[in-house]
Amino acid sequence: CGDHGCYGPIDKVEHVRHVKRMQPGAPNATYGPKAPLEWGQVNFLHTTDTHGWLEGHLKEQNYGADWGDFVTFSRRMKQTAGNMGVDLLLVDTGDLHDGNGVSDATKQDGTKSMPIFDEIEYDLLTIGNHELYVTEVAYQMFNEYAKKWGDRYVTSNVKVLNQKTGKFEYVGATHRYFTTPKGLRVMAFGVLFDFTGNSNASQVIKAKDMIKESWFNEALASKEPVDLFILFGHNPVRPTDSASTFKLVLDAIRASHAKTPIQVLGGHSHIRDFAVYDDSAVGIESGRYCETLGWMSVSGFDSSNSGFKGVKNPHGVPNPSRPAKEGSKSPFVYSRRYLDWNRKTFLYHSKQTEKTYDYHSGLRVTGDITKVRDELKLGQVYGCAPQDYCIDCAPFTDPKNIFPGVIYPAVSAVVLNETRKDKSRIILGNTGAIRFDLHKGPFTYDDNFIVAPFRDVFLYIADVPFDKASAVLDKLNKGIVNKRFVSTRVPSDECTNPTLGYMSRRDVREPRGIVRRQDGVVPGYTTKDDWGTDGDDTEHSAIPSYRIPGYWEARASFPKDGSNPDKVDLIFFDFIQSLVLQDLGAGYTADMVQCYINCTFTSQDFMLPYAKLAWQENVDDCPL
Ligand SMILES: Nc1ccn([C@@H]2O[C@H](COP(=O)(O)O)[C@@H](O)[C@H]2O)c(=O)n1
Ligand SMILES: [Zn+2]
Ligand SMILES: [Zn+2]
Repeated sequence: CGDHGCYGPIDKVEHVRHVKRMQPGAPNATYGPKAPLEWGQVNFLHTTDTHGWLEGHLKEQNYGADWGDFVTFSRRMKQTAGNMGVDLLLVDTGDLHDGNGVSDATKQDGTKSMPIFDEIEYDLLTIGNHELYVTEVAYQMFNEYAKKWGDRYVTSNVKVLNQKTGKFEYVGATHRYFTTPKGLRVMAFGVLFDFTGNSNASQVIKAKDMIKESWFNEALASKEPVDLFILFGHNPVRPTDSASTFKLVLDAIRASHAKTPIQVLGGHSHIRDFAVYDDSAVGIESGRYCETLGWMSVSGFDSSNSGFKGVKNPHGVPNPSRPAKEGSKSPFVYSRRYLDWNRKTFLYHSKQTEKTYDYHSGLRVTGDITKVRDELKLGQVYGCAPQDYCIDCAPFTDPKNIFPGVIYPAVSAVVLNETRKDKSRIILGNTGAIRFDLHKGPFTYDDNFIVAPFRDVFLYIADVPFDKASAVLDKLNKGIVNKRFVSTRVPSDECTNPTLGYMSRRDVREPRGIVRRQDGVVPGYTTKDDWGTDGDDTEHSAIPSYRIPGYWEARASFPKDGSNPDKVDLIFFDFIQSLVLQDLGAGYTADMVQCYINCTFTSQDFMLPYAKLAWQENVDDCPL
């Protein structure tokens, strides 16, 4: 099998065409930011869970900026901060690949995307769980990425095996103590949630153990003054999210620093969120997939509580004015905003026009992305999808939902071992393996990775009694699953609304049906966080969102008369092997498991053949 799976090399694709990037600012684009940003003494731009979406969203104008546009924006904003006499810190909280062809279409994830990602002058970065699933990727982070960033790469609780010494070593720095250009003395910790799905090339130290480490306690007891703690990490900011360990670490900091401000920046749960912990500790989470750029600003520093030497209230712009909590006695005031990732947003907040905006550095990065896309042939069209299919905007059984609409027919048709084609089969998968909606129109090589980015091998157990095999899905979806894969797609209980059903994490705390509609408002994020509903920089109407289960099942080659077979081949991703064996129960062991088609046929390999099989109508003239 080649880079493009087991269905023939790319030059056998009959309908090859590049999808053109949609131009931002098209006539229907009446939406845009609602007001200038509030600039404080220290300000933050925050990215998280970018998952390789450096090209931006080619099919969604509202998130259409690419990484080059962001390079320009980040540089312009740093200059603005400098001109105003305040600080701006750029922070990333991990999950850099698994989600897009730019990061995943190379033999090893990230080979082409990481150099593009590096073009931002980040002040602080940290590791995500997606950097630790695959051993080679973990080594890449340790040997190359962390080295490039030096002490800005902070991994307070993650170690990787140093192949030269045979010892586990921190990937980056355990913590970073630094002074900002305007004199703020900052202590930063970068904490990954208690992730357990890592390969054996890494070790994730649980937060409860990390806070007992001597380096951590020495950092907190240090005689060096600290004006601001930054607690950042691939870790949800919502304290009620069972995956989040921030509160534990925050409490440990508070034990010795009762009043010092703590700025939290998080990720992993793919939502926009803002959490208030106490009078001078707040946290922002900035979504996923280059849809959101997070903004925070903080003021309240003076000579009595800091070394800040900049401008107290930057002129000509609004300043933050909101205490973390009503009635707070803390001097610190804040603002938070979730920016939509498009050029209109970037132009507006940098006070530029289409003609004046671009920097050479940004244009060069845009050029690099185009080159990578061309080299990887990401624009090649394999089919013409007849309609939109989404992960959770329609009920799980609706034909508009991607599972019944695409995934079941695709795996039923394509995931087939010719030598066992007469056997009935049940195919099981985790819904978290399907990462994004599929849009009507050209289905490209890139879309293959956007929908199914993982290299999870299709395994099987032969001839499982139907009664046993058919009971597994229900067991996977019952109770225990939520604990096995904390914070994947299962919303927490607080998101349950008895009349409206469950919310997904896209708009996790906004009940469906409550839509703030205005003229010119387009569907998108309608975020509700600890401060209410005014955090979105661009107003949107809500997108419906339904609860989906943790696992799905497709069936193929069942008896035509509608009866059930005595036995089936039970097929599943290697990612869920241990759970499937557990749910099959006694008598089922790992030595009964084999590769189904072959040991390189993975979840990256079924969508392209399906597009070639099912979506050839209008393929030569497929409208975007
Ligand atoms: N090989 C893999 C790895 C991960 N997944 C799915 O991704 C989820 C985690 O993604 P985040 O961006 O939220 O960190 C994980 O829970 C799985 O659902 C997978 O399917 N295969
Ligand atoms: Zn993620
Ligand atoms: Zn993650």
